[in-house]
Amino acid sequence: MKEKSIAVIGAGKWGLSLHFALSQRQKCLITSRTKRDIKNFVDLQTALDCDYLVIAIPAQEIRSWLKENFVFKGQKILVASKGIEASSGQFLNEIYADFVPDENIGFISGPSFAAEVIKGLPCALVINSISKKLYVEFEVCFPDFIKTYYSSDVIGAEVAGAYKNVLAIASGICEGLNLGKNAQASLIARGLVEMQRFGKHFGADESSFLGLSGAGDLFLTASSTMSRNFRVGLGLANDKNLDEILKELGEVAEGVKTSIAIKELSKKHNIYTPIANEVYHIINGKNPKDSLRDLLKN
Ligand SMILES: NC(=O)C1=CN([C@@H]2O[C@H](COP(=O)(O)OP(=O)(O)OC[C@H]3O[C@@H](n4cnc5c(N)ncnc54)[C@H](O)[C@@H]3O)[C@@H](O)[C@H]2O)C=CC1
Ligand SMILES: O=C(CO)COP(=O)(O)O
Repeated sequence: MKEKSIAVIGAGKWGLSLHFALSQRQKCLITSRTKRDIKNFVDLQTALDCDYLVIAIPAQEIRSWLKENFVFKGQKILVASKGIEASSGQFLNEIYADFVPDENIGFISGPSFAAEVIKGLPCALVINSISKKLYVEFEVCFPDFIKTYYSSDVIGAEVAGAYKNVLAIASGICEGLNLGKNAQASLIARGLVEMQRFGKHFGADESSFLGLSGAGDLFLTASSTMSRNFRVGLGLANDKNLDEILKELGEVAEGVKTSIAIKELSKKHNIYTPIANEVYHIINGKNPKDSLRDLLKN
């Protein structure tokens, strides 16, 4: 029987870390837009011919990447991105649905800073898919230092993974303004309730928000300067201009664009999302101190 082949698409921080992790148990290929000096680096076509693909490119780029590059040949896919498309308000599973059957796709969620995964430090992740079979097939590809769980709640994982990035920006702002630990804990706790309410509207299982995908990833990202989104918040609180912050960061901070998507979706569906809305307004020039006043008042 032919040995199964696996490739990571995207060699940013997360793609490189997943490539490291997945290379522990089997040969794992990797590809990216520009040629890189990485072991088992291949061209895109060779990667696309693999049986299993792990796609780690920014959420806002996925639709155009799929249109330009992807041909479905029966591959099983794990999506590693966390975000909601700003231009359409579509969740990533809705975008992928035009290219890949639902039973061939899963979404990775949970607390997982790339910088720790690439050192082989232990972590626990969730693979979310309507197909338990897909989970079982990917589970064996992960190394011993990563514990994987299965969930069928794709939308819950997607909302949690995307929303926590916006809340991490809020938490970074809170830290940057020196509002104290009480304020930060209140913000994170109310943020968790807010993202659960948002997710429930779109059919998510409320319990997903209390596990690794929700509370786990939110607590991680909203409490550490290791998070790019948190650092965006710190910059905003220090009156830095967004373009300057993102240029300095040099990596994707998905919460910036996802805040646009959440604002539009919550308006359209009449969902109460006060913290995400204030993040959107601060990104668009509102004084964070005015946002604080409005959050305390309303
Ligand atoms: N870094 C982390 O700790 C984690 C990141 N993620 C998610 O993974 C996704 C990727 O994040 P990172 O790798 O950390 O970002 P990054 O900024 O380090 O790298 C992004 C990569 O995507 C590539 N890329 C950008 N536009 C592209 C396009 N149009 N076509 C092909 N490739 C393109 C870039 O060349 C770059 O290699 C994000 O959605 C992020 O939220 C999820 C969990 C952990
Ligand atoms: O999703 C992450 C950890 O689980 C990474 O968060 P940042 O993109 O904010 O660095």
